[in-house]
Amino acid sequence: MQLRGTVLDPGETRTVSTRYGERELAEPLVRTADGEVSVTLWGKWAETADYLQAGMELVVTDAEETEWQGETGYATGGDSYVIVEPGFLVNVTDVRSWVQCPRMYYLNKLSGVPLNYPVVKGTIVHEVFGDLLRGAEFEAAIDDRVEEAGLELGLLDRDPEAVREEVRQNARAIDGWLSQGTLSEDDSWRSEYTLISERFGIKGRADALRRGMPVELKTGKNTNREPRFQDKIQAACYALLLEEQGGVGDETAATDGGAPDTGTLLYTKNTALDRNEETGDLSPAKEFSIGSGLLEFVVRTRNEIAAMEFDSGVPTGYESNAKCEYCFERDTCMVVSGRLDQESKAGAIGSAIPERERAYFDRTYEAIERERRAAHREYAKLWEQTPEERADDDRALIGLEPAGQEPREEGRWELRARYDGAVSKIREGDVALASDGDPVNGHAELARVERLGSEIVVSTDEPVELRRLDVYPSDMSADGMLTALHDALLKGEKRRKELLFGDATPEFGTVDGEFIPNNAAQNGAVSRAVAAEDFALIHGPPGTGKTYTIARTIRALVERGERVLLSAFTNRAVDNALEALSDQGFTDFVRVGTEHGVREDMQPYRLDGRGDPAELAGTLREAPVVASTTSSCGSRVMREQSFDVALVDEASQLTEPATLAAINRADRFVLVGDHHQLPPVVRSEGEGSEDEGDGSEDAADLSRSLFERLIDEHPEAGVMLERQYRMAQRIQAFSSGEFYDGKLRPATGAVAAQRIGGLEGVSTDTLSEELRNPVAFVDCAGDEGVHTDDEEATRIAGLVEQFVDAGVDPEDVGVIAPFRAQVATISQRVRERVAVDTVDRFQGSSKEVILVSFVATTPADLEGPIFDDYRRLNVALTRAKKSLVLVGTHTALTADPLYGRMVDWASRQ
Ligand SMILES: Nc1ncnc2c1ncn2[C@@H]1O[C@H](COP(=O)(O)OP(=O)(O)OP(=O)(O)O)[C@@H](O)[C@H]1O
Repeated sequence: MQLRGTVLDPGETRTVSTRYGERELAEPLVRTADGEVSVTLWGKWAETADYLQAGMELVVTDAEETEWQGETGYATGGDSYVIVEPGFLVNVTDVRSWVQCPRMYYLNKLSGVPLNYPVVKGTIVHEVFGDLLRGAEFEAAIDDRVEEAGLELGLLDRDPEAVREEVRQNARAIDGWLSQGTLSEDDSWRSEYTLISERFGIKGRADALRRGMPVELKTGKNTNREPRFQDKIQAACYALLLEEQGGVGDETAATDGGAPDTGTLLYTKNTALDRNEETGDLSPAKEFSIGSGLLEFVVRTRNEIAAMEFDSGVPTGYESNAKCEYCFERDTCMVVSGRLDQESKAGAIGSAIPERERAYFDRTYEAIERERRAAHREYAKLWEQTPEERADDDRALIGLEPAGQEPREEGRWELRARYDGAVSKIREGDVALASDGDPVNGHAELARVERLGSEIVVSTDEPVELRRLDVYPSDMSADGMLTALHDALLKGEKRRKELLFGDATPEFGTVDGEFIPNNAAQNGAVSRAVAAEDFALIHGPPGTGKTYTIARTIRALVERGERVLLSAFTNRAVDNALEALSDQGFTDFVRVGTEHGVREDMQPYRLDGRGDPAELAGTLREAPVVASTTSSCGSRVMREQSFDVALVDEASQLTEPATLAAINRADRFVLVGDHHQLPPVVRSEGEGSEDEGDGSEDAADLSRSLFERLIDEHPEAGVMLERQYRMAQRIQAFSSGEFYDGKLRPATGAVAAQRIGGLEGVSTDTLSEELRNPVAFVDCAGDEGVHTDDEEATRIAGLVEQFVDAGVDPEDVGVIAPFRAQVATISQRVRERVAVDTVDRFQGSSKEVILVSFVATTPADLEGPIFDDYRRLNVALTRAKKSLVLVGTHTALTADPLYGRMVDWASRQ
């Protein structure tokens, strides 16, 4: 049986005499669904007690029931595994580095993967390996993959011909091995296999599977007969994952449901070694047998990591027998220990960063790890929820019918399935998990969603029967945030850190001249940004010309000879700012981003990483303006770049570390945002403690942006844009009064006086009386639905038709609803070209006509996402230019003071 429960008391390891001799045991007390029980962990599993803590989840597989003095207990048996915190998914590569040294695991996590030649070459060789497995031609695969890495090689000043030669040498090992006689027709191969283990809490991507056995590629050399221990561990992890999948649908799998018993390591550098100079075993492929002892060791290692992460602990290196004197990372390790005042086996050098920065580091580190755990809980829902529950939760599109799969030129696959328009969180451009119906135990591949129309179109590395698409909760953002935190605190300049985490105040020089003659606030904002010696903050309420001001600021900076990084939370905002720049006649910029992320009209400016290295590197290094999302700012390529000024749009939607990722790249920065609109999206919101108090405690709360914190701490660095170019006077009045101290005003008389009747081809004659006003409240009794309201949806559809009948183009109409279920209900009732979505999806956009569905029918319903945060309400009410129609239940809404004021305002004629 499988025993699962929460640890109440971890117990202690002790030695007892048994009839088999001396044995170790530990007896933690666990609360299971059936009550408290004692679990005896025997032998090596007893070590678990060394790191077990109360509150942790514990699973014992194949547990045996025991009787001891009349009490029933449980114990590990011969086939048992003990798993600590199974919900925490440990990466296979992390198990590998932990085995090398636990500090190495920590340092890798903290500092990310740098741009260096071995890393880039390793990636190329891996790609070529996959290509060869898929039957590509040897030289063509090498040429293609080296070309693909053009930009990175260029930044490393590498000659592509020399790289090709080196890759060729490595690839020969692969090619030779693949063509060995031992491979028969029966040998089935799979490359790059994504695996998630529910049971063991491990995830990873195997380089390849051959007859269901894991094959790992290493670009280094190894002249011993045996694979390196840490490499074996990696292959053994995959074996464990494969055991759970019972042969991953591979008909020729030799595993028969049990764990694969052989692993292969391919040391590709071995073929390049000179036989006259090297001794030892020069064959690249080394097989080893994977016994149960090794698999258990893997699980115990994984447990150590999960246990340490339980309370965001930091490893010291003493956990293992790491030998610091031979370690390449020793210096880095000692520096980090010194700067963060950490205990480390390697020792420490240098002096610690100031107490305040340390406190910030610790708290933010913990908050990021909380975020990672929240992402893992999302993963767990992949198996905890049934497909139907996931679909109901908007986390999956299920029951899809495959409609074809085709290989694409770039070696990827295009998969298609019929789609009935079901609701989900999945949107075009997202990365999702495509599967044959079972994302955990079946065949799953990471897929980019390319189209969600009457058909779903996704692209993947390998073909899979597209029957289900799941939200894929990436913890990449946690890694990106940690790296940004590391770069800011451990590598950042003293002055910058004093400004962000200390008492320093921002300074400003003087600038002459006028930048924007017709708008004093915008002009003031550009001047402030240009004059900033440290940073400036531009606060832009809805429609106040943020994008316009950003473009003007960038031009002013470039005219002064500054190199500028333009960044934003979303690709859309980055492209909008570039469009504004190009409207202002400036196109000397480079756009960094993926092909799918960058909008069509900005593709010509996109720096594709593929091509001639020197040329690509030159283009990037010399560009006066480089634009990318904040998450791309943490990429290996962007981390190599430096700028005079970083200008970050949508800064109020970014967590502090995500903002750091961009501003770390520059001497000065300008943040643009509005903290009265949507805050950063944080999964772990409200968890953890932020009340340890030394003034910087806010930093641990990721849901508060750096923009907001700085505007509170240094209001003198901020300029608010007060004139809006979007909404009629009546529409903006409520938002201005409630959220902007009445300061928001229409920029011109024409903006203030705009009316729906002023649109070409629109006549208001047929509109009902209330809809002729710029703002209307339509009282609707509503029905009992929790997240839907049929009656309201029907009413809204009727109102939309009135506008369309009056001559309004359906594309000019938008409907905002608080829940996705209501979005779906309304979508089914309104005509196709009307945009219906949640507030979050409407941020940053506007329409001539907006209708808002409130769904609340009783005062108790006022707790939905539109309502629980005034910032969402503000966004919903500020999307309309000429007509805003609020549809809701009067008695419910007026029970709340804020909504009551809103209804009053909307009902006034
Ligand atoms: N100083 C100005 N003079 C004339 N038109 C302006 C000025 N500033 C902004 N506009 C116009 O106002 C409109 C809104 O500006 P912009 O798109 O920059 O707003 P935004 O604040 O970025 O909007 P959002 O709130 O959606 O982010 C645009 O059409 C822009 O051209």
